[in-house]
Amino acid sequence: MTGHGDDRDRVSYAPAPLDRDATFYVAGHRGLVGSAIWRRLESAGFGRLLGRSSAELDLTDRDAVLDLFREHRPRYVVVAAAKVGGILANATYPVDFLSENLRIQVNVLDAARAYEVERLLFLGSSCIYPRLAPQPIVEESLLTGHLEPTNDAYAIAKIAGILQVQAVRRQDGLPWISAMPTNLYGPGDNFSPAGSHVLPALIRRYDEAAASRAPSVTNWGTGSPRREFLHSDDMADACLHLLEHYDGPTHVNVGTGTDVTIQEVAATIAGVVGYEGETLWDRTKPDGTPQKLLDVARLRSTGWTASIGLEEGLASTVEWYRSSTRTGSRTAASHVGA
Ligand SMILES: NC(=O)C1=CN([C@@H]2O[C@H](COP(=O)(O)OP(=O)(O)OC[C@H]3O[C@@H](n4cnc5c(N)ncnc54)[C@H](OP(=O)(O)O)[C@@H]3O)[C@@H](O)[C@H]2O)C=CC1
Ligand SMILES: C[C@H]1O[C@H](OP(=O)(O)OP(=O)(O)OC[C@H]2O[C@@H](n3cnc4c(=O)[nH]c(N)nc43)[C@H](O)[C@@H]2O)[C@@H](O)[C@@H](O)C1=O
Repeated sequence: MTGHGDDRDRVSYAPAPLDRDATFYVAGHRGLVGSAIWRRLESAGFGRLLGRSSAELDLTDRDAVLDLFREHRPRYVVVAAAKVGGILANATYPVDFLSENLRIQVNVLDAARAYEVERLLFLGSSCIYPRLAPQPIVEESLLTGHLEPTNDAYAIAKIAGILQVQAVRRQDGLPWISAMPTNLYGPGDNFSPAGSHVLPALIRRYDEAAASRAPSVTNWGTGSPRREFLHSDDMADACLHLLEHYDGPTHVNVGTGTDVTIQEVAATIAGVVGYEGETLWDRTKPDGTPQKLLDVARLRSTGWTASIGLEEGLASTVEWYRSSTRTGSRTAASHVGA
């Protein structure tokens, strides 16, 4: 189990495309990833999409989750609901990230099993890998070393989810799969300064500094860590692709295959928003993992590669952010530290 060389060279393909008339439940359909998946499924012709906000259905409520599956009997499910946050939120609230994510995913996966969901995709995260995993990180690195302490609680919950999907495959023979996304960004992201990931945090910080003509901005850490960034629309496309083309026990890395330093991406964002002041670094804030670059050979072997370049994706996300702050639409309302 967990992908230690079990099927690396035996990528198999699902026998048929998904039925566009089947009920498809997107857990977390209002989030960064879930909303992109929803858009992608609509454009692919799925006519019976099922979604519930956390206010309508708290996925930590086991009976309520079972009721949803009993009533709607989805044939397909993507689990894109989770408690999600950047490095500081993860480090500050580890028990919340561990407990809520375990409960959400166990409830959804148990209900999907009880009602015999035919195809299911569970979303983990690249933080499941050891802090000092060899780069680029292959799927087989899982459980080969110590986790990054700023997100170990969240990572353990995600690893449990991968295991549950693999266990269902083994015990029940259902063709469920897991994907491990790299760091994601795009429209609908969480832009709260304390709770967000680095890209939305920097977009907001540099945009506000440009507007107020601030002489300097201060980012977290040293700026030397390397990260790989994937646009949420690419992520959504990869999710549908994997559901239709991949059927194996090993989780699949989803990324671009390219990384940048935080300093480099900060300079790019400053350029996109037109900020010309100085950038300072607050070394009292954590750097986290020194590098997180996924090996995407398995994903590529199924026939998928990312198509949205970082500069292009940042420019459109900045546009979205500016229009959402003008219109007051979702920028962070339901997020940690908002
Ligand atoms: N963003 C990233 O950089 C990365 C994300 N991922 C993974 O992708 C998945 C989606 O993340 P992302 O879209 O960024 O996260 P978001 O925070 O944008 O969205 C999470 C969604 O989960 C829902 N949710 C959270 N708690 C509950 C609950 N108790 N009951 C019901 N719904 C709940 C929220 O619903 P509502 O909006 O209604 O409150 C929200 O729609 C997660 O599994 C995450 O771990 C993996 C790697 C990187
Ligand atoms: C997706 C992933 O996300 C988290 O891990 P992370 O990759 O470390 O994510 P991050 O985006 O928050 O930071 C990336 C880097 O950027 C630096 N940084 C600079 N200035 C800001 C800043 O203002 N905000 C943030 N958040 N980071 C900043 C920061 O110090 C770090 O060096 C985990 O929650 C993990 O669980 C997970 O899955």
